[in-house]
This record gives sequence, C-alpha cells and structure tokens, in this order.
Amino acid sequence: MVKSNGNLESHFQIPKVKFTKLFINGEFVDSVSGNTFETIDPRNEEVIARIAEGDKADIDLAVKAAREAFDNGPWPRLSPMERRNIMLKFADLIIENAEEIAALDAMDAGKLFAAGKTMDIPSAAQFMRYYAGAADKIHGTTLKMSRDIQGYTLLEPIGVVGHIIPWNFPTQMFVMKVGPALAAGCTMVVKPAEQTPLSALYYAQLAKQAGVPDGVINVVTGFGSTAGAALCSHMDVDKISFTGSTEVGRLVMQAAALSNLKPVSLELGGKSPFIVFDDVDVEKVAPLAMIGILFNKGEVCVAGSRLFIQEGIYDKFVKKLVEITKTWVVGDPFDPNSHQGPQVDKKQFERVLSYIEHGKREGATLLTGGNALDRKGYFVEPTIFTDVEDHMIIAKEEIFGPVLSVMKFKTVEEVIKRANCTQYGLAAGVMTNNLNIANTVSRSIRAGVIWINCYFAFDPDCPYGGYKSSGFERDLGMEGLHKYLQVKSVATPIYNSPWL
Ligand SMILES: NC(=O)c1ccc[n+]([C@@H]2O[C@H](COP(=O)([O-])OP(=O)(O)OC[C@H]3O[C@@H](n4cnc5c(N)ncnc54)[C@H](O)[C@@H]3O)[C@@H](O)[C@H]2O)c1
Repeated sequence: MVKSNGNLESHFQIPKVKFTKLFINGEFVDSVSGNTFETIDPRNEEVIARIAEGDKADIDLAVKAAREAFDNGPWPRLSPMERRNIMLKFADLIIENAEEIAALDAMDAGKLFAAGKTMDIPSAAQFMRYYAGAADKIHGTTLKMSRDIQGYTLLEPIGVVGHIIPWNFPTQMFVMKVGPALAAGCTMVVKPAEQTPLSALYYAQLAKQAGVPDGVINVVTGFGSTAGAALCSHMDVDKISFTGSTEVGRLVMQAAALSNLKPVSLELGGKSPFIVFDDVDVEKVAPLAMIGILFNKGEVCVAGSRLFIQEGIYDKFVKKLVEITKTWVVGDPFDPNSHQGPQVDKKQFERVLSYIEHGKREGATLLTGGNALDRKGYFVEPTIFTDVEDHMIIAKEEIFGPVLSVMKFKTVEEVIKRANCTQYGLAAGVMTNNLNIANTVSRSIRAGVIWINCYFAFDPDCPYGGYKSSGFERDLGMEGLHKYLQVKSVATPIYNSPWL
C-alpha cells in the first residue's frame, strides 16, 4: 500500500459550498426549528458547511408541497414528451456541472474526484436520459375480457414518493431514484444521508433550472431517526423508496405499514461472494477481485467481500492479491494518483477498524493491511484476511470497508452452499471459462445480480436489487420505473350494457 501525499489544491479548485438549506417548493429555506448540523470532510476531519437540520415539521411542509404539486400541479399533467424534454435538459445540466458535483461528493463522501467526474456523474446523466426516454413509452395493455366487454389498463403515477438514500453513492442514488419517479409523473421528497447532503441540494437547483416545476422535487436534509422516520410514517406519502442498511430497512417497512400502509421498496445490504474457479487466468482475475472489494473504499453494497478461491490456484491467487495491495495508493481523493480515499465518516472508520479487530480475535490470518493511516482523516489500509471460516463475523456481517475475507473451496457444490449461507442475497461474481459451471452457479446462487467473468457491470437497463435480507423490488431498468406506477383496469361493454 502506498500513501499519497498529493496536494489537492494543485489539482483542483475546491468549490465554495453554496447550498446548505432545505429545498422545498422550489426554494431554499431554513429549517422550521432553525437547527443546523455539520457536514465533515473525511479527508481532514474539518467542517465543510453547516446544513439545515430538517425534522418532522419540515417533512410536513415538503410533503404538502409535493402533494399539491401532484394533485393540482402541472407535472403529472404534462404530456410525456414534455416531461421527457425537461429530463433531458436535466441530464445535460448534470454533465455541464460534472466537475462541481464530483468535487462536492469528494469532499462530502471521500469519493475519488476523478472517478466521480468520469464515471459517477456521467452514469447519473445516463440514468436520467434512460428514464427520459422511457417517459413517453409508459403504456398499459388492452384486455381480452368475456361477455362483450372491452378492457384496458392505464399506468398512472403512484403519487407522492419519499426517497431515502445512503451516503456511498450520493449522486447516482439521487438520480436512480428521482429519474424514474419523474418519468412516471410522480412528485417527491428526497431525504439524503446526513453524511452527504451536498450533492442532493445541488441537484435540486439543477432540476429547477431544467424546468422541473416547483414542488415536484423537494429535498429535506437531516437525520434518519427524525426526518427519515417522519417521511416513512407520513399519511400523505404514497410510496417509500429506500436504499440503506437492512436494519433501518426493517424500521422503514414497519413505519410504512403502521401509517397508511404505503408500499415500500428496499435496496439493502450485502455480503457478496466473488467465486474463482481453477481454470481462470490469475493475472487477469486477481486485479478484478481486488477492485471487487476496494472500489469506492469498500463502501459498496455489492462489494465482493467474500472471496472464494478454488484450491488448485489458491496460493498463486493470494500471492497476486498481496502484490496488488503493494501498489494500491490510499490518499486524498482529489489526488489523481489515489486509488482509494477515506471512509465516509468517523463512525464508519471506527466500524471498519473494529471488524478488523474481530477478524484477528476470531483467528483469521491478517495477510496485509489492518491499520488506519497515520494521518488526519479516515483512511484505512486495504486489508486481506485468509483462513476465514464461514461462521466468523467478518464472513457474515457487512463491513462496508476495504476488508476482504478469503476462503478456499474444493467443489462446485461446496461453494454454492457456502456462498448461499448468508442472510444477504444482493450480488455474486463467478469467474470461470467453463460454461456449465457458470450456468450452474449463477442459477444456484440466491442473489439479485450475478456477474459472470465481470464485476460491477452496471447499466441503466439492468435491474438491480436483492433477494433475502438484501431487500425487494428493483432500481434501474424498466422494473425501476414500474414501482412508481399504479395499474388501473378500465372495463366497458362494447355494445349495450347488460348491467343497465
Ligand atoms: N442495495 C443497494 O442498492 C444499496 C446501495 C447502497 C447502499 N446500500 C446499503 O446501505 C448501507 C449503508 O448506508 P447507510 O449507512 O447510509 O445506511 P442507513 O440505513 O444507516 O441509512 C440510509 C438512509 O436511511 C436514513 N435513516 C436512518 N434511520 C432511519 C429511520 N429510522 N427511518 C427512515 N430513514 C432512516 C438515513 O438518514 C439515510 O438517509 C449498507 O448496508 C449498504 O449495503 C444498499
């Protein structure tokens, strides 16, 4: 592992944070209570800005604005083509402002600036364009009904949506949720994670600039137990779309059920297996396995955090992993030489380090890493444990950091069983040149996404979500749009009505 000492000011001019207030009904406003909270830069533990702390009273105002915009405003009543055009303009503005948005996420979340500018932000714009293209292709079906009745279905917007998003991909999560809901004709309140509120506020004003009418997108920054909980239990919210931890997902579902029984979609945690068979080229697959765990400093719900290696190539593969970590640069996310920035905040940093201690105590072998960097900020070394057993905490719980558990296996049947022995079912990677094995494993793993000889292959057209405690319903793809639509069936006699 290499430490980067890049001087970020020489690479990029840090933007001044302009948006620190709630965005309700097309305007930036203070919270009702006047309270604020700090958002901290994980590179240096300094305060970036004070952000308005929304709570129940602010959620009430935001939902009222969204309700009015849905019940009486133009957005659901625009022609689909008009909605599409505004969304395309929104996507253009995202690209035009890519550098500033990437900088906000680098400061707020510790994400690599270069990756944000060239990957996260362009892919967010791509999501928005995908759903803009879908906006004028939403249609129901004609029904073949008996007794001379003609019928058809209408797909109508579900209404006011509450989006609750996590901190690991603030930009993509915002667009992944807001894009399809806009295409469907919904209005919404977004509650970004308290760790990363900046880009959501920035997006809100871009949407307004693009022509999204007031009240359609409202952003209430604040904490989960107050603002988030108030959104989930609000009687005037018609749907909650949540991405976050399994633990909070349970609370969200409970609050939704105990209020107006609103439907929820849950995109939750993971502990994904990355399975490598003997027949692969170690030189090619080992780097992919490392990206599978280290990308975005391991703060990825689909991180390949359990690496299963077949016994024939085990030693060679592990040696290669260690070699890779030696060239891996942990440092300032604005430094173009950095491969990995800091964990998002102090809590997450301490959580990752405490899992490393668990691994040591449980008897796994710490092969490399295991420490925080000796500098200010929340930097953790890429860490590899071998001799990990399935029952160990580091093999079972989601760490959400750069910590890899490596395990050896013999047979296809064995690895399928072990890969499935987790409460999660979000994603899995299968690396082999044997088509039969690839097919058998991908059909046997209980997870929502399987990558064969690739990893993190995301596309707007590819639905994404979990089995088991990783949640239900899907983001992205047309499935990601349909969850914001209701189906209405209409029937009428073709000739004289026998009912009248
Ligand atoms: N499946 C996916 O697509 C996906 C994607 C990214 C992250 N995640 C998961 O997210 C987790 C990390 O994110 P996190 O730490 O921000 O998760 P979290 O569950 O702590 O918080 C997520 C969001 O929920 C809010 N929240 C917290 N308590 C709430 C409550 N009682 N009611 C309503 N909202 C509440 C938070 O303020 C935040 O906005 C990991 O488990 C990760 O796997 C899943």
